[in-house]
Amino acid sequence: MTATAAPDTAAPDVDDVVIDARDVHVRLGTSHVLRGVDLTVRRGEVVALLGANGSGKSTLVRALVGALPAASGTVRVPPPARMGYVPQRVSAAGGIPSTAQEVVASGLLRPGRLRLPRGWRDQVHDALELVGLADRCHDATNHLSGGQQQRVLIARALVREPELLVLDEPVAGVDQPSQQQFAATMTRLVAQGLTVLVVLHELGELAPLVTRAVVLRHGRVVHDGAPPSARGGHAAHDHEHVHPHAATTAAVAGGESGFTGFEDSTAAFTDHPGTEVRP
Ligand SMILES: Nc1ncnc2c1ncn2[C@@H]1O[C@H](COP(=O)(O)OP(=O)(O)OP(=O)(O)O)[C@@H](O)[C@H]1O
Repeated sequence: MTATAAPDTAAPDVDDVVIDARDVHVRLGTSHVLRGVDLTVRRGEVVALLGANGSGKSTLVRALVGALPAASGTVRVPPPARMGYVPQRVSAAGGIPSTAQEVVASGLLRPGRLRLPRGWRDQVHDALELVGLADRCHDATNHLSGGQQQRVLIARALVREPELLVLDEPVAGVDQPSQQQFAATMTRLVAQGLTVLVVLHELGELAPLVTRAVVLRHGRVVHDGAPPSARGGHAAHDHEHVHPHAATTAAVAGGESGFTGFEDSTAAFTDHPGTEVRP
């Protein structure tokens, strides 16, 4: 996806593409929620999916992981066994009392293979350690806080050592120290080659890790490029000034739809080489 007609001589190897979604449309009930979304995520990228409430972020990630059917378009992602998915605001404590260890172990089950693999306890311990909950492994999940339950679900997604991790607002309602710990864990995993697509309302502690931001508005991509800077300046280190394109900024920032995640840094969504902004 480029803004110019110049031939893309530096096209990456197709094997580097982890998510390739083209012209994805999703309808829910009578709503046409996604209206032709294109998204490419390459190996090692950490892509933040941003946008106002109701812009279609969760719908897009659910369509990508196969939890929702697309009405049309194509989606290419790794096989389910190579993907970890943490949905939005789901409790790790289901109807049946279960321990953190049991919930995380369920991430190792596969259709057609309902037995845990040899060495599962070590794998589960390692995954819980990544989210700082190894010492709570035998605790019932309904005795954990909401933020801790969220971390159990992240461990369940990580236990299968995915090549792609898809997270829907993983730090919503999570306290600052836990957010920092989560960001440190992500930093280690990304250094090991993990690719991440993460729905966020603000970059927060993940800001240093995010390589690209994709902004949705009314089910369409309105920005695909540099992430916003928390300081209101441009994300690129060699960029010396911010370009005042008020109209585009308002549109990209959500306009009347009220995208307010980065009011003081919306200029960072404009005028960046490689950025495509569609009306
Ligand atoms: N089951 C459904 N039937 C009809 N419309 C739905 C359904 N689920 C979601 N929608 C609508 O689809 C639109 C996109 O919802 P989605 O949850 O993808 O937005 P979002 O960007 O993730 O929002 P938020 O930031 O609030 O989580 C919303 O207008 C929502 O009302």
